[in-house]
Amino acid sequence: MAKKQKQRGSLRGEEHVEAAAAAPHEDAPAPNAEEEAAAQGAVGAGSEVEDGRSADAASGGVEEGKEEEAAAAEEEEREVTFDELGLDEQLKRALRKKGLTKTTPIQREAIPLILEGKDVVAKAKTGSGKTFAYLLPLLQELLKLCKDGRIRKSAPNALILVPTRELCQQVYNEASSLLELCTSKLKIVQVTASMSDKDIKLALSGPPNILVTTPACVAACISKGIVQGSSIKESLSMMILDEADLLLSYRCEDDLKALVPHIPRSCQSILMSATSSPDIDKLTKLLLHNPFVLTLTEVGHAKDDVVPRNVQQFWISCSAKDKMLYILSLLKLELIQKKVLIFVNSIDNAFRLRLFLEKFAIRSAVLNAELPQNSRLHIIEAFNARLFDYLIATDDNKTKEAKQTNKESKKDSKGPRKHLQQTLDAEFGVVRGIDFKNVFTVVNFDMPPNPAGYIHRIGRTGRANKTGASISLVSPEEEDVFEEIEHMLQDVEKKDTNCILPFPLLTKNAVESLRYRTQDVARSVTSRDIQEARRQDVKNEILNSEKLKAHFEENPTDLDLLKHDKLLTNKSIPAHLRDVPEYLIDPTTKEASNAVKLSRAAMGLDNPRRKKRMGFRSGSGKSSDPLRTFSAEGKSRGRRGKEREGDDRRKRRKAEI
Ligand SMILES: Nc1ncnc2c1ncn2[C@@H]1O[C@H](COP(=O)(O)OP(=O)(O)OP(=O)(O)O)[C@@H](O)[C@H]1O
Repeated sequence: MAKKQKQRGSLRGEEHVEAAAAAPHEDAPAPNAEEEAAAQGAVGAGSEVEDGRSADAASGGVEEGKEEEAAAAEEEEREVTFDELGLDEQLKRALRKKGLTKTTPIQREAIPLILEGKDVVAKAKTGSGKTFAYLLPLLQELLKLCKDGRIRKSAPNALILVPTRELCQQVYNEASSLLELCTSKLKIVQVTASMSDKDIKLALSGPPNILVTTPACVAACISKGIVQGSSIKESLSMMILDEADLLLSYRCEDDLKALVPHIPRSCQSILMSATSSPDIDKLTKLLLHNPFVLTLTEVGHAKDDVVPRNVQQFWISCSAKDKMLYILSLLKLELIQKKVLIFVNSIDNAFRLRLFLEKFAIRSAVLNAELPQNSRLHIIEAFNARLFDYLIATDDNKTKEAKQTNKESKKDSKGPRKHLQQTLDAEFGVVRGIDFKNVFTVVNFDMPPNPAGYIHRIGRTGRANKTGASISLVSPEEEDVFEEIEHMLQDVEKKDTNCILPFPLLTKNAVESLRYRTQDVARSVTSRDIQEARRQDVKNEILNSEKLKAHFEENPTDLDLLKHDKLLTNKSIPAHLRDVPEYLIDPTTKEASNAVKLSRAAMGLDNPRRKKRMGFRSGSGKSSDPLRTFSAEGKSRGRRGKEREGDDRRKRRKAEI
C-alpha cells in the first residue's frame, strides 16, 4: 500500500493525498556520481543548482517535529521495488526482463491505489514514469478478469485516451512490450482518426481488451455506429485519461462529453497529468467519482513539481536576428551536450534553421505537423536510437501557418490537388508527452508562448532521472514571456532567486568570432529555398513513409536505413564553414568545449558499442534495404518488376548524387 501518505484534508469532497517523492531510482540509467560531476562541470559551471534534499532541509521552516519529518522523509525516500506492490507474477517477470525493478515515486504511490479499485487523479512531473503507473494496474486488473472468466466481450474492457496520435503509438508500444512478455494474452489495439472506417472496424472486431485512442476518434466511432454505446456500457471496466492537462487544449471537451453517457458507473477512471490546471479540475468533475488526488512533489522541493531537479536551466539574451549566430556558436563550438532538441515556433523557421546549419556541415532533421504520421514516428524512433543528434521541432499545431494551411486545405478539399497538399495534423503533438530518449539539451530557439509550453518542452530532457539542461535564447520581444516563466518557477519554488541562470560557457569573443561568416550564410538562405526545402521534405517523407511502412512493421530495428537528416541541398560545403579555424577559438571557449567533450566521454556517449547494446542494427546491407528492395507491385514480382526496380534504383542513385 502507498507508503507514508499524508492526508491533507478534503478538496471539494475528494480525498486529497499528498505523497512525498523518493530519491532517484537506481534503475534509471542515470550517470554515476563522477559522470554527473563531469556533466555539471561542463554545463553548469558557476551555476547554483541545488540538491533537492538539502534545499528542502534548509527551507523546511518549521522547527517543531523536525526529527519526525526527517524520519518520514527517510521512509519516503526508501526505494520500493515492483515486487513489493502486489503485482501479478507475470507482470513482475515482464518488468524484470525489461530491466526494471525499482519503482518511481508516482508508481509506488499510484499503483496500490489503483489496484484497490479507486478513481485516482495523479499529478507528477514530466518523465516521472506515469505511463507504467497506470498501465501495470490496468493490465493486472484485466489479466485477473480473464483468469476469473469475468471479462465481458461486447466492446473494449479498457480505454486509454491520449491527446495525440504520437502518444497513441507510444502508449501502445509500452503496453505491447509488457504484454509480449506475459504468458496470458490480452489484445490491445490503437485506432486514430487517420485510419479508414474499414480499418477501424477490423481493429475493433474481436473486440480488443484494451483500446488506445484519442477522444475525437472514440466519439467518431460511437457516432458512426462502429462501436455501440450500449456495448461500451456493458464492457468497460477501466478508463485512463493520459496527459489530461493537454486533452482539453486539443479541443476534446465535446468528444469527452459525448462519451460520458456510455461510461458505466462501475468503471474505474484514472487521470494522469504533468501539471495542475483548471482543465484538470473540469475533467475530474466530468469523469471521475470521488477520486484520490495524488500530487507528487520532491520531498518539499516544490520546484520539482514542474521541472525535474536534474535539469539545469539557462538562458542567453540576444536579438532575434542574432539567434542563428548564437545557436551556431553553441553547436559548432561544442558547448552543449548532445542529443539536442531545438524548438522553434514555425515550420518555416525550422527549415531556415536546418538549411543554415547544413551550410556549416551540421546535419539535423525537422519534425513538424505537416509530415505524414509514419515519418513522424520514424523520426522520433531514429532520434531515440541516436541515428542523428539534432532534431528541430515545432511543438504547436496552433501556429499561424497551421491555421492558414488548415483553412486552405478545407477550401481545396473538393477540388483537384495541385502539387503536394500540405495539411497539418490536428492531432499532432511533438512535445506533448513524447518520450524522447536521452535528450541531454533542450534549446528554445524561439520561446514558447506560455509557461505551460516551457514546462512541457523542458520535460523532454531529464527523463527517468537522467541529467539534462535547457538553454533559452531570449530576444527583447520575448522578455515578457520569459519573465512570466521565471515568475511561475519562483512561485512554485517560493524563492526570490532566479531558477534560470545565464549560460556561462559562451563568451562574447567566441560569438563575435563567428559573426562575419554567419551573417553571410544566413542571408544566403532565402524564403524560396525554405519553401522548396519544405516541399521537398514532405514529398520525400510521403514517399518513404508509404514504402517503408510494411518493412518497418516487420523489421523495427532497421531504422537507420531512413535518413531523416539527409542534406537538403547538394552543394558541397566549403572547408572554412565546415571547420572553425583554431585561431578563431579563444582559450576560455576551448576549455569549455573540452569539458563538454570530456563529460560526454565520461557518460559513454561516444562509445559505438553503446548503440549496439541498445539493440539497433547498423546498416544491414543491400538485401535488407527496403528502399532498394521495395516495389509497387508487392513481394512477388516477375522480370518486368525487377527491371523496373533496377530503373528505380538507377534513378534513385542519380537523385542521391
Ligand atoms: N521504474 C522505472 N525505472 C526506470 N525507468 C523507468 C521506470 N518507469 C518508467 N521509466 C522510463 O522513464 C521514461 C519516462 O516515463 P513516462 O513516459 O511514463 O513519463 P511521464 O511521466 O508519462 O512523462 P510525460 O509527462 O512527459 O509524458 C520512459 O523512458 C520509461 O520507460
